[in-house]
Amino acid sequence: MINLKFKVKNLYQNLHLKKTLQLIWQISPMQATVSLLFLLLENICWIGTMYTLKLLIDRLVNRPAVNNAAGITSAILLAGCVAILYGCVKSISAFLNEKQSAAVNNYIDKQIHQHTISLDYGCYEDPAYFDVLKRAREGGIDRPYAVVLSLHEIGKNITMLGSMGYILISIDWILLPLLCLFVAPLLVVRLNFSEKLYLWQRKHTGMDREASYLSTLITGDSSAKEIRSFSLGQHLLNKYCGIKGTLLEHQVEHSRQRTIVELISTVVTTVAFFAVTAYIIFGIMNGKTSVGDIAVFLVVFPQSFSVMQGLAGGISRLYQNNRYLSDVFALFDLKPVIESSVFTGFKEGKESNDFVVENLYFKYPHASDYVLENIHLSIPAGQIIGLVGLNGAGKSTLIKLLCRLYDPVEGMIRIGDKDIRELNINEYRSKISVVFQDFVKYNLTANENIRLGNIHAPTNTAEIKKAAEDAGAANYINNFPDQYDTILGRIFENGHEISVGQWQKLAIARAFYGKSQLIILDEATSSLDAIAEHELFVNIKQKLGGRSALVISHRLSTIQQADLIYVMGDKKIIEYGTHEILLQNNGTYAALYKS
Ligand SMILES: Nc1ncnc2c1ncn2[C@@H]1O[C@H](COP(=O)(O)OP(=O)(O)OP(=O)(O)O)[C@@H](O)[C@H]1O
Repeated sequence: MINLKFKVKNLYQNLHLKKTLQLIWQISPMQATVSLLFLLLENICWIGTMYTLKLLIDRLVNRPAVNNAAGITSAILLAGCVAILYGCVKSISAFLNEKQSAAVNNYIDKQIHQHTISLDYGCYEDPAYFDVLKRAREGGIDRPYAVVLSLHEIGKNITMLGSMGYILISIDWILLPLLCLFVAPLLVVRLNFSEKLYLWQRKHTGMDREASYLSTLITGDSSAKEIRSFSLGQHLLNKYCGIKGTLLEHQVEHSRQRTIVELISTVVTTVAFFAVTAYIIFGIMNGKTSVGDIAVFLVVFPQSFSVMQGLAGGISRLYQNNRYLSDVFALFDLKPVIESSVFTGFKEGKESNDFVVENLYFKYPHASDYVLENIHLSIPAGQIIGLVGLNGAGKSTLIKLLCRLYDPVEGMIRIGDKDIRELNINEYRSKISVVFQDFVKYNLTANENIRLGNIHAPTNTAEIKKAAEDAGAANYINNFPDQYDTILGRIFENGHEISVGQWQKLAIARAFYGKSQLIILDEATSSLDAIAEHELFVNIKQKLGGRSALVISHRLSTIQQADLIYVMGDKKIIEYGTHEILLQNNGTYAALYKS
């Protein structure tokens, strides 16, 4: 009983019925209303078929057919018509359910994608987020509408039980409460195991993700080369099978336990059922119950027993679907920390376009140590600034802060006098174009690959071609039969794969295209050959067209012509100056240059 109480409490706490129904209503009030009306109509028709059948039997019992042919014919016709109506309504209702279910699933899928876009980049460096996302994506498939179907199933079973209950009570009032009592253990068992299965799956999301990751490695195109070169296939497959095997073992154990408990409760329930049957038969022997009653009892009681079981199944499915749906709501409850300010009044030209980093400290969420300390750096408008330093010094982290993927723990980044946190985040981000170390190779046309650099403006083919020229990508694009309309990469049919350096040129073209004020190149020329790199930096100021640039590179030849070079040591800026001054200083920069 304590356990049951606990489950009932849990059942209530874990239900998100209101939220789910609101969501379904919100998607299409019209569709929801029509579906609901048909569900109701289906139930009414079902009752109608039962009633017309009863009417027919009553006419048969009360007056033999020979004396009442017209009455019986009309009863048969009525029963037939209602049965046809019931069949039609049922089919239309199933179609509407399917239609609405598809619409709901589509909507949830879109919402999940929409919501993930709105979340901070920081989420993508947190494994817990990937667990939430995986569960939400799984919970979003079929679950929302399954809740509605479970409600329908429950409603229908209650209606049926209502009609059967009336007959049972007329035989003996104790039958209905007894029936509820028999099914209660089954319901508790099912709810209990639904919860256990859900918690088990939740606990193993990490393992599941690891298996998916290994599967992607084994079957994916980006890892195919290395896996073959190092003969890693079997090793990864063993790891994959190990995890899958453990998951399967746990799953089978869960099914085994559930089957045992379900078996016991079925035996107990069936024994109880026969005990009641015996009670009724003894009633006949004692003259308390009529033979008619036992006949009705033997027909209705087993049927109502299976309806009760259906009800228990419906309730446990409702609970289970709701439980999985809670993961979708858990994702929707995640909110971005880097809020977009309402301030959109930044006027270009009226204020300084210098980017200034001031007294900045930063540590990653959940990390205890700072990775950036006391950073001061200035990127005056129109100038090229170099940033160099050893691996792990914090250069890419500083770029993430400049792109406002994170906010500083202390200090600030400002444009002119304005702290960037006061600016609308999208407006601010449009001022920066960046080529990350791990830039994206979009398997789209060459044209689109560049256009993505300024997707909100109308396409300007001349500027796309100019950006490609400036980045050194135009030559190879012009050699393709479809030129800028050529699909790049090997994922899609007719795609042309290009070299890593050529992908990098395309990413630079993407950064050049558009109207940003600052272009950030984080190791953006690492795969370019020496000639291509030289050509890129010849007349770079002209190519930038008055924009500023922050260039990070381990190749100091790239950095030399920067107006100012900052050198990062462990977490800090340790020196800055022009190439010549830094060489004269004979510090870290000089050591890096000479090495
Ligand atoms: N998401 C993260 N969470 C916690 N620590 C991180 C994260 N990303 C980077 N770090 C840590 O921050 C420090 C700086 O890393 P960062 O990538 O900024 O260095 P870098 O100067 O760009 O190095 P490289 O020249 O190798 O690209 C490193 O110690 C790294 O371990």
